[in-house]
Amino acid sequence: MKKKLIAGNWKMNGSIEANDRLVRDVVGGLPEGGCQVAVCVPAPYLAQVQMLRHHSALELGAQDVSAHEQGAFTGEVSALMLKEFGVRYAIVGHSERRQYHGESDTLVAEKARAALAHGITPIVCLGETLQEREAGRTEEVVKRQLAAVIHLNGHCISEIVVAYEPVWAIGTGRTATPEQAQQVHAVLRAQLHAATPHSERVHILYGGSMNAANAASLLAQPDIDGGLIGGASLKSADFLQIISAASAARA
Ligand SMILES: O=C[C@H](O)COP(=O)(O)O
Repeated sequence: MKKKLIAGNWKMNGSIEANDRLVRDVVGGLPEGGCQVAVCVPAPYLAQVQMLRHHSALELGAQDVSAHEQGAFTGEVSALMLKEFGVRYAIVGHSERRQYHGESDTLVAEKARAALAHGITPIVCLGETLQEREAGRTEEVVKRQLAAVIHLNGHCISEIVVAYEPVWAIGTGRTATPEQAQQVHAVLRAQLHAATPHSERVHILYGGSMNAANAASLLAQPDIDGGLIGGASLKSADFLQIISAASAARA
């Protein structure tokens, strides 16, 4: 049975000084034999966090990856470059990138494929907006977003991580109820099941205002295999409480 996965997404936050404190505190507080833990940090801090996490169970993640291998793509960072810094995970298709950078389902899938090609596990984010939820379109939207990745990546699909992040719950303090989240996770699990005999291997994370107080009830749901944590991953005490809830929860 797989362990839960808790991944912190620092977004565009951090400083050399603050990162040092945060990572040391997190590494120092990781429970023995607990859940899997990663932090997805801004690209300029990859080298720093790689050093700080050395010899610990904390895994390193990036927040994006280029769909291209190399060349004239100003501002892009390739999977090969991330690999040199010991990166294990790369977030792709976060709603902030879909919304502010116009990333399409196709581009997200290409990024996922580029990550997989270099042994980096893409954390594929998907989720509906409030307007889509209120229009009763949640299932249709998340299935379309996942289908793009499934079709492009074919047989590698069991190697991805999926993060269900309802856009209306991100950074708002308004979390999906455990039942609302489980309902969507079950839809995603069924879709993965139809695509691969190894669907149970895939972690489906919940993201959207997960915090120390609500983590345990979300993580108790059968198809919630962990969390993608924004704000609460910037405070070591809160992040460690979520890790401890995930370590105690049945996988
Ligand atoms: O990637 C993380 C999500 O966007 C959730 O962010 P949040 O925990 O601050 O709501």
